[in-house]
Amino acid sequence: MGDCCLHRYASSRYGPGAVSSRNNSTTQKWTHFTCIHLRRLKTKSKLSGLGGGTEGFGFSWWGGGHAPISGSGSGGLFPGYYQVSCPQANDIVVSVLKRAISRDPRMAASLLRLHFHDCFVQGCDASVLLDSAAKIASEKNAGPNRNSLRGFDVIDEIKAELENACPQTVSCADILAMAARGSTVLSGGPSWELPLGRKDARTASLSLSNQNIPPPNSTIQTLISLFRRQGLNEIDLVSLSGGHTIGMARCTTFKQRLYNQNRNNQPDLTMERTYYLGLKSVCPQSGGDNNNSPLDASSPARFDNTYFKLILWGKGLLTSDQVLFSGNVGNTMQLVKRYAEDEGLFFEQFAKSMVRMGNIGALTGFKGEVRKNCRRVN
Ligand code: HEM
Ligand SMILES: [Ca+2]
Ligand SMILES: [Ca+2]
Repeated sequence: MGDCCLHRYASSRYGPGAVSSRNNSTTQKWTHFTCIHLRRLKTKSKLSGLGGGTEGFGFSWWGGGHAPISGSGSGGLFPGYYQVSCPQANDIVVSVLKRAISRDPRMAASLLRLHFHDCFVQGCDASVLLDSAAKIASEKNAGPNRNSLRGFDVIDEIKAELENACPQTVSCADILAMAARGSTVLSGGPSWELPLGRKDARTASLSLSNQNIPPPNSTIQTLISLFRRQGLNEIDLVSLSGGHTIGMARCTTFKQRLYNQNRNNQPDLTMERTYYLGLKSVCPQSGGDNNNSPLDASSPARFDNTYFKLILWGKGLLTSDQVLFSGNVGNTMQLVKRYAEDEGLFFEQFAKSMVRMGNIGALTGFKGEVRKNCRRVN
């Protein structure tokens, strides 16, 4: 069955070079949800991650046992955090995700990205979810986020169900982390044991959003240094960029490559020619800024390693994708090749790096709060 989804993409208008709707926020049908359903039946090992079956090992309230409370590299987070207080938390997250992704298959990608944009600003503390208020300049208005981030309604939906089941227990920051994992698994990607117990921030930082989130035209040096600033290395950079195996980007994020890459009115010559021509029809020199193109033109809704294969062929969509291969700094080129050759290796490293990213700046213990509504502080 593996290729029922691939088959559909190839024959759909989201195939290579395809343009999609101008609207970044409405539903876009990439594939039929049965693909995901079938895949889940087939790959049993992935079910454990989704169902939370393995979570809770090593958990202990009393700190006896072997609970990885400190010194675990997870900054005080641990997988069994909700095992007693809300054992169904992850099941609720996943059930809302299934509904949301079947309505709009792109939602998996949007939710994965939301966690990234949260973690790179003040850490993974759900700062990205706060609306503007008296003391809050919402991160939603920052350059990398405005007219771009999606999925806030789905997070609200998850939060509402969790508040019903376990009032004031599950933080919005943990919801983002669980939604990112669930979205990965439901798209055919790896699962991982997810450390939990993050608290939600009472502040947000629009200016740090503008500073910390890498722009799409970044050089390899910029990417490496913005990841390093978060305690992430080149391996994390390359594997996490593999998140671009799903989802879409607007014309405005790659237009420069097509028409004026080096301020000389010439395109980026590392782009494969037919791919380049297809992109030009999606993204004209003037206008069309909100036209979307898949980040992985072969399988935009399937979490696989084709993103890396396409980069080898000069078919990375963003400058930041292509420079991982062409940037000629450090080992990123080698890593792109290895992940293109070995999907298992990519999955394994992506899972590890997601845990590392998910641990950035987590608020634990008495720091922060568990918001009742993810859009505002209590
Ligand atoms: C390495 C630096 C990165 C850069 C420069 C970058 C840049 C971008 C840009 C420009 C877009 C399109 C936004 C738009 O059209 O409005 C995008 C989409 C996306 N990014 Fe990244 N990104 C990076 C890393 C990551 C990471 C680490 C992840 C997650 C692990 C991620 C996941 C995604 C996903 C899933 C989408 C598609 C979202 C959707 O379809 O709604 N990105 N990224
Ligand atoms: Ca944050
Ligand atoms: Ca893909």
